[in-house]
Amino acid sequence: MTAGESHGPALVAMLEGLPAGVAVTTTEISEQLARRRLGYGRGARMKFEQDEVEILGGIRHGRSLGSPVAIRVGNTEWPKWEQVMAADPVDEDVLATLARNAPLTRPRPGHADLAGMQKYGFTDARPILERASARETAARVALGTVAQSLLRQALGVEIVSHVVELGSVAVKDGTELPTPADRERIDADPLRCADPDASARMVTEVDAAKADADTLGGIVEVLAYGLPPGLGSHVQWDRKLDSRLAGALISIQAFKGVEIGDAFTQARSRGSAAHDEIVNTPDGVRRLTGHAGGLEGGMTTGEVLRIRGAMKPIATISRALATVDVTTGEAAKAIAQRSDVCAVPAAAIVAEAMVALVLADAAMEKFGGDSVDEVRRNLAGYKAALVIE
Ligand SMILES: Cc1cc2nc3c(=O)[nH]c(=O)nc-3n(C[C@H](O)[C@H](O)[C@H](O)COP(=O)(O)O)c2cc1C
Ligand SMILES: C=C(O[C@@H]1CC(C(=O)O)=C[C@@H](OP(=O)(O)O)[C@H]1O)C(=O)O
Repeated sequence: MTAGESHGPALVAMLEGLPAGVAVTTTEISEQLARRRLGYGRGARMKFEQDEVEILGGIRHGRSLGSPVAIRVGNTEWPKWEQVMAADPVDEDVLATLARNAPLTRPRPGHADLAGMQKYGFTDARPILERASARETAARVALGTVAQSLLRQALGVEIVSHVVELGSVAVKDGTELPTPADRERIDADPLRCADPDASARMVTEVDAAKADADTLGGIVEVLAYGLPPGLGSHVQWDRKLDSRLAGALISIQAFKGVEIGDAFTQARSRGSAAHDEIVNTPDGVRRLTGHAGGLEGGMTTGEVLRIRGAMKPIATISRALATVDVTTGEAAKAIAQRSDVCAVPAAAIVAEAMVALVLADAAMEKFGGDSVDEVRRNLAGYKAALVIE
């Protein structure tokens, strides 16, 4: 659960169900939030604004207590918005003098503006865009950091994300999957792309879009290493891990498509080429390939989990699109304030967080436990009792 507006005083995030004993610090959360601010093509706001993290509950001396975790992410931009976004009433005469408070009446195609204004009964887009804004993803990344800590400490699971397509540029087919050892190298890349050649072409693509006053989208991939078989279930549609992961990814602002493993290529292939053959190895039963993305029947298979999310291009475009001024009904150009040209690298960090939250939930469902040690014991007992290893 998160709350807070883009230009409000802060975002707040709450997480329930975290066992006791998970090591988490403010510094770790701040580091993950800093990763979300990176990426070539993001707007000016990423440079001048800071995320101020404060853990409000659930953690004591660097360890979780088993109680709900609450985190505040302060917006350092707040002083500029104190009156426009004040919770309490502000004198109308004062508001009328503030340029920032001028009603936004030209909804952007592709943003939440128009549908939100219709649904909630506003003729100003401000009350809609403030919450639709991906500023909210800072709160998700804060919680995702906690979920990743649980997964790492209780299950030994490591999550990696990278950008595989940006505009018309894609990483080469058959490029080896990045592993946790590649994380630093990916974070150091301007586009968080594991393929340096593709990354250089992506930089050019961003520059070209910017020069044309335009924006870009792309595709991110998230990988989870070290998962046991059997998270999620085939027995009910809403317990299938595929559906939970897809829902979590597509909930990210501007995400419009999800692919599990090689889903779209599989759909175009014959069955004999599409599926991962099963073999016995000294390490136990394994799949020869990873087309399924580590999920079968809504359950993890124990292979690497691989899922992609497609992000549409940013909706706020300097070369503004046609819209209607809702106060006059006249044709107009959409709101075109400062904006990101491309936020795909940042969105990959958000995707990591969403995958971590779903996997942590599924892991707690399967292995339960009130302390991280109990979760570890339950996992060890499950692994020791597996009828097929
Ligand atoms: C990290 C990130 C940054 C974003 N930055 C912007 C932006 O600067 N301008 C913009 O118009 N949309 C931006 N978006 C996308 C909008 O928030 C999103 O399109 C909008 O809320 C409407 O929701 P929908 O696209 O999911 O339908 C961003 C999305 C993400 C994930
Ligand atoms: C603030 C963040 O992203 C914002 C997401 C966003 C949008 O419309 O989604 C629009 C931009 O905000 P503004 O219109 O105030 O410049 C981005 O900067 C963030 O990610 O922290």
